[in-house]
Amino acid sequence: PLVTSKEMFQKAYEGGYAVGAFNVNNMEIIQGIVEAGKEENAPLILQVSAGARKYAKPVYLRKLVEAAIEDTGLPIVLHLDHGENFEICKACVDDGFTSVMIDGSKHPFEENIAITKQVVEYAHERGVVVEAELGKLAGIEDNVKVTEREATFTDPDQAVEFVERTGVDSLAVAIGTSHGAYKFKGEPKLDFERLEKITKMLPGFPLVLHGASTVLPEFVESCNKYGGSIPGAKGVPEEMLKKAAGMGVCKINIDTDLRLAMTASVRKYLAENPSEFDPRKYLGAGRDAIKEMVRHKIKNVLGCNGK
Ligand SMILES: O=C(COP(=O)(O)O)N(O)CCCOP(=O)(O)O
Ligand SMILES: [Zn+2]
Repeated sequence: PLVTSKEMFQKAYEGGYAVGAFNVNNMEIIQGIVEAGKEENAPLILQVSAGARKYAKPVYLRKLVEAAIEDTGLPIVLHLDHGENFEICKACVDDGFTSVMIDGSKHPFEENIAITKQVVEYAHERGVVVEAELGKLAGIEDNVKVTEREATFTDPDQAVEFVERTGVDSLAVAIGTSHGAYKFKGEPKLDFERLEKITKMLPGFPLVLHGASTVLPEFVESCNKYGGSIPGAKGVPEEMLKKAAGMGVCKINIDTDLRLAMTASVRKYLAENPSEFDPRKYLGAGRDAIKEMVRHKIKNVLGCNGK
């Protein structure tokens, strides 16, 4: 069935594990993720960004997720990722989403609170949960001065006030991650002291980690071996993610690792089968790669298998 993440996060917090939030853009990606969830008997959050809605059209994604639920009977959260404004959050709530993110992190503190409250009000009235963001994910320019990075990371005191004043159900925190495949120029580093402070000041409150892909080297190498060019890609080591999962992070966002797995597999298939031109063959290979990647994440990073 379609469920909210409320109980999922409570169980994850108590169990010291995290639930995977996987971005979906087409049928094969959804099928790969859901097959993995079925095999590992794991809770799943399928998340749709604004870009995904533009690419696939909302109705296709909604129907594909409904099909996944009908096909597997799994409890699945359908979540809006990075909702820019009240309107898109409202549209998704009205569209049957069970969770929405309002990302007001680019606004000043008070404006972020105001827009988040507006979404919380609308969503809670309809039994939908809300994720917000406080603090900005590190930009790609890693050599930003420490003070600037400090200024963009989530302030623990502000986090307490933010949660109290908005009634939001979970909070995406900025502790050094960033979206995409180029997260660090130097050594990967997350601000665990800051995370610990936030968790201590908000005991039991679910935190969310964006930009949490590992950018596994073997997939970058495979992409590059078969015609890709993704130099210097670096992500968050899986050990750090496991540590964060034990420190109040209940939702870990993964998109780039799925993209790399699918791309490496499709490139490899096409390179090794030059005479093949049936999309079911190379998209099928991509789907299998998505499934294996999600199984790997569930068992070796999130720890939500069998939960
Ligand atoms: O946190 C993440 C993914 O982090 P990752 O890049 O480390 O996988 N996300 O919210 C995914 C953002 C995807 O947006 P778009 O569809 O516009 O490209
Ligand atoms: Zn994100």
